[in-house]
Amino acid sequence: MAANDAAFIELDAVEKVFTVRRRAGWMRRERHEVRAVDGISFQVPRGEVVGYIGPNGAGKSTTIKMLTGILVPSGGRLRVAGIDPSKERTRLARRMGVVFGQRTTLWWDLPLRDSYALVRRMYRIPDDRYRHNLERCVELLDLAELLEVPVRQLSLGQRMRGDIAAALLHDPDVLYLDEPTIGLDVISKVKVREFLREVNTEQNTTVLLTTHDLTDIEQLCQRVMVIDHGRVMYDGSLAGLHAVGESERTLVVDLERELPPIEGVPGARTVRVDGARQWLAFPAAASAAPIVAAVAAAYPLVDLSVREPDIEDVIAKMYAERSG
Ligand SMILES: Nc1ncnc2c1ncn2[C@@H]1O[C@H](COP(=O)(O)OP(=O)(O)OP(=O)(O)O)[C@@H](O)[C@H]1O
Repeated sequence: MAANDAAFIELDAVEKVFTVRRRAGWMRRERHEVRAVDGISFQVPRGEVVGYIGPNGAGKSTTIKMLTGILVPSGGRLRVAGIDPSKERTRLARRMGVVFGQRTTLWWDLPLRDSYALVRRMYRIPDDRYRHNLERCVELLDLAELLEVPVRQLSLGQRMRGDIAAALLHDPDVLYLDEPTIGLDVISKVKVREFLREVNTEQNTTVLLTTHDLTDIEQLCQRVMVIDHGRVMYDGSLAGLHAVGESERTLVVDLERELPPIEGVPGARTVRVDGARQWLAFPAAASAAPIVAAVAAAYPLVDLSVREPDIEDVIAKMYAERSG
């Protein structure tokens, strides 16, 4: 590993304070400070895929904006590949790809193919690299039918796949993804995740992603960081986060008819009943099989499904655990 590969992304006590003016009475406005990022330190080695999660307003996007050089930190030290992003934004741009789920970086009126040609010129991507990368993106992200379609006519899922391809055409060393699967259908989500996994494995691309979808984290991230109020609340594996938060999965069962709450299932408890549908919670780390078997043996089942905990649940439990 080269010297800065172990700390490819490096934050040391990084802060970002916004000054906002708030109304205080009829005429007066008071200056007020928002500490969006309040002393964050971490290092990400090259090639790692990190989930950067937390509630709304936690400071995730602000961190990503500082990493890309859009925002200048108010304090602390920040480096990506040894570069200070706000000082050498153009140099760093060649090495990074950015995808903001809610916003496109593509040209609204142009077909995807023309947008990509512009990206190629902007980054001066050599012919053979460009052709190879475009072919690969088209194949893995299923873009063949979409290349001639103006971006404005694409669905959200199609546009997102188009955006991800645009961010990767110049072989970036690091990729920032802000909610890359938000609003996508199941098939698009699967495609996007498979593609990102492949890019990471083949090219050792470092990835930092924010998401509200736990499956993104489960399937992509070796490491999770939970951010709240501009601080790091947790930094470790997803399994560790589940353990801290004692998170639970839910078995949703549809019975043949309305019945009293299901009882006597070892390791599970009924948390909700609505007509013939009942919800049983059990530890996320446990297997659903014995619970399903116990319910099926004693109750007239029509249908069932297992729901994964969502990130908000896991984080809420983590807090409850810590303050309890
Ligand atoms: N340009 C700005 N001016 C003033 N306050 C800001 C600005 N940008 C962000 N903030 C504030 O900083 C805090 C962190 O915002 P940020 O967008 O980083 O959160 P987030 O974790 O990305 O949230 P979300 O999940 O909702 O996207 C919030 O309180 C937000 O209102």
